[in-house]
Parts: sequence; C-alpha cells; structure tokens
Amino acid sequence: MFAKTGEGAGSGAEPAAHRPGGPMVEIRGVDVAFRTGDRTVQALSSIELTVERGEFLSIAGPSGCGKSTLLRVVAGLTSPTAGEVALRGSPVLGPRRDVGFVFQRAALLDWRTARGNILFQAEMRGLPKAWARKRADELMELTGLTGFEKAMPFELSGGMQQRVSLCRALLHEPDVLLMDEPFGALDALTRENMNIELRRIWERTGMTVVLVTHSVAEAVYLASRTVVMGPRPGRVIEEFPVELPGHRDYERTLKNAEFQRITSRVRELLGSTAPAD
Ligand SMILES: Nc1ncnc2c1ncn2[C@@H]1O[C@H](COP(=O)(O)OP(=O)(O)OP(=O)(O)O)[C@@H](O)[C@H]1O
Repeated sequence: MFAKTGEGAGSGAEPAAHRPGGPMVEIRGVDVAFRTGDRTVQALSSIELTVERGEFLSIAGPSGCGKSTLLRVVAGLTSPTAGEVALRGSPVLGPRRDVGFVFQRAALLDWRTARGNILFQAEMRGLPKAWARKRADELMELTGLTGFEKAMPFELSGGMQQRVSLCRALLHEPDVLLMDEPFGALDALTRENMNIELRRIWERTGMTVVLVTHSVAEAVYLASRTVVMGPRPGRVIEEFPVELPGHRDYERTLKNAEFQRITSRVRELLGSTAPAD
C-alpha cells in the first residue's frame, strides 16, 4: 500500500522543516492485541494518524491506553495485529534504523563518558568515526553539554543524563525522534528547563518528533499538534492543532489564552485520569 520514496534511511543533513512537506509517519488502521496466557489485551484499536515532516506531535492519554505501544509500533519494535505503518513512505516491517528513541530513563552505560555514551550509537551502527565524533560534539553543543564530554554518568544530573540520551538518539540523524515520557523522572523545575531546551532544539533543527507525555502542559507547550487518546483499547479521541507562536517563550506561552483553552480541553478529555502538572 505504501510506495517507497527511494531516499536512504538517515540521509538528509538539512533540517526536515527545510525539506518539502509531506507525511513522515503514516499509521493506518493499526490494532495491537497482546496475548498473555489465555488472556488477550487489546492495546490499540483502529489508530489512524499521520505525522507530517517537521511536525512536533504530542500524545497524551490515560495510563495503559497504549501510548508506548504506539511508539514501539512506529519504531518497528512491536508488530501490529492489523493495519500498517510507514516511515517516509516505506512500510515498517521490523526494527527501523531511521528512528531515534528516548525513554523515560536515560539508561546510560555507567563505565563510559558522556561522549562515549553518545558515540556508542555510532559504534553499534558502524558509522564513520571521524564523522560521528564531529556530530557528537555538535549535538553536545546544541544541548548545552559542552565541557562535560569526559564526565561519567554518575557525575551528571538527571537532566544532563537525559540530554546525553537525546544526543545519543539524534547521533545517526534519524528521520523521526520518538520520545516516551522522556522527562517523567525529572523534578518539576528540571522538567520545565528540559521542555524549553527541547522546544529550542526543535525550532532550530525542524526535526520530526513524536512525544508521549502525561503532562498536559508539556504536551501543549512543545507541540504543533496534540493528540488525546482514550482508555483501553487505545484509540485517538481528539486532535488539537496548537496554533501558538513558532518561537515560544515559556512563561508567556503558559499565560496565553489559546494555550489555556487547549490545556483545559485536554484535561477535560482526560478527566480524572490526568495527573496534576
Ligand atoms: N508486551 C506486552 N505484553 C502484554 N501486554 C502488554 C505488553 N505491552 C503492553 N501491554 C499492555 O498493553 C496496554 C497498553 O500498554 P502501554 O504501555 O502501551 O500503555 P501506556 O499508555 O504507555 O501506559 P503508561 O502511560 O502507564 O506508560 C496495557 O494494558 C499493557 O499492560
């Protein structure tokens, strides 16, 4: 059903936002059912979603509604029971190398330096060493880690560890960055700062991002579109284009009437299942 684009995975030094538009991720009629013993859990039902190139899409939904499963399907780590997913027009049939994944916990190798952790991605993929070192240094600068190249993970704060994890996920220039509750383990202030950083990085690079979060404020502040999922079996119940200024000052955005309108509506939809943020 999905035509191949002919473009190589991970290619394209120019930011996605500067390339012609078009779908980056296409999710068509996706169902996922898990079998455990004699029980079947219907995790996702009839998911239809398109993520445009250069778009920042956030997904909010109650616990257990299948948000992580959806990200895993996009990355090719979980196979759908029905339906199809394509990245840049090429069907996702197994683990994809053209995605970057950031998880809630940074999961750094504690015997390697910050830079060594980032370069691990290149070693696993057999990328040219000199190119990878240059790219790692650029990413460390972009995420404010310059000066911490040789720091060991235990010497880094939670926020800095998550920055290393972000650099590691971006090293191979993935077409799409998937983030699963990346700031969930951080304290409130660090989380706010990481939101500001991530938004700044997205504004500068124009990469395609899909972010799963429990924080309504985070979902709306960061995204160009927010999707709300309903409880199991997970399905999309509503989408909100976030029509706020491209460059978003944090304090000003939180006071913006449109931001408040969208966050209230998302909270209403999530009802009592949404934790306060
Ligand atoms: N590998 C698996 N085997 C069996 N059941 C699974 C598996 N992975 C997920 N599930 C079930 O699928 C449903 C959706 O799980 P998922 O982790 O995707 O939800 P979520 O919305 O990300 O939850 P949370 O917000 O709590 O992280 C849950 O009922 C979960 O127990």
